Amino acid sequence: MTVNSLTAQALYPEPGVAAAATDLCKVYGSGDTRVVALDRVSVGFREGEFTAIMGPSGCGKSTLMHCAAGLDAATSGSVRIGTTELGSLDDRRLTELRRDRVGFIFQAFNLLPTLTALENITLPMDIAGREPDRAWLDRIISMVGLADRLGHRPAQLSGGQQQRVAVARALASRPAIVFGDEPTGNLDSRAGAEVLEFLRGSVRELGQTVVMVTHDPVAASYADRVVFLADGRIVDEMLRPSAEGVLDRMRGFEPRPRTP
Ligand SMILES: Nc1ncnc2c1ncn2[C@@H]1O[C@H](COP(=O)(O)OP(=O)(O)OP(=O)(O)O)[C@@H](O)[C@H]1O
Repeated sequence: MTVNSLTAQALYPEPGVAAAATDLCKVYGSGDTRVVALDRVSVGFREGEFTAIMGPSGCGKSTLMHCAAGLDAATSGSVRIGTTELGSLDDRRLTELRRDRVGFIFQAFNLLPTLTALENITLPMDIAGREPDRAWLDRIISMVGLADRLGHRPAQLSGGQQQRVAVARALASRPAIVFGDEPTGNLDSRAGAEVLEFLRGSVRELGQTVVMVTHDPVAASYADRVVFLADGRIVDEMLRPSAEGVLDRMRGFEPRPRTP
């Protein structure tokens, strides 16, 4: 699929698209300090697909993810999650949508140290006053491979195990889409591979939709598709990526000064 058909898909959303951004612009500051972080970005994320977002430092990856996840407001353009247009929501409804329909995984695992692994996994649902779906939770826990560690606190787990707990927490409420901001950035390659296997398994076996920002071509190679950003624009995409192919494409990005 080309960048153009991706754009068309975002403009004319079809069923089966978990989230889409259309003509998204994000401008920070004004005058001399004005930065166009996103410049008319249109992109769709299909249900049951694992997408990696890559590009040089400062190209707008985190900004795109934060706007697409409803964590930050765009300057113009629109974002929808499922059939819900985020711009139509007041703050309370936006908070509810993020809580109920979006999962987040951050570079720092952000687990609560006083809670066990299981309590951390179910915490968002406990706060929301929702009963976890036991069968779903059991599937996630068996996939995450931590059944014998559920009573452990984060300090008693390795970094990779902690991040797997954080991924299980993101998946537990059966969100429409899971966003990861460099989820393996703090892990060595072996622990990172375990987390990526689990993420990919959640897509293959559970039909989860995952979007991940990463700098690492090996991490990107676990995705079904890589979207490349440069200077706030989508410049390319790659399906069924290999680490070597992604690395080659990344080498093609020459650092250029940003024009306001
Ligand atoms: N709060 C902000 N205020 C002003 N400029 C910002 C702000 N946040 C980001 N920017 C600028 O917007 C541009 C895009 O930033 P963003 O963090 O989205 O890039 P990135 O691709 O995620 O970078 P990295 O890979 O280094 O994390 C950069 O030029 C950055 O300096």
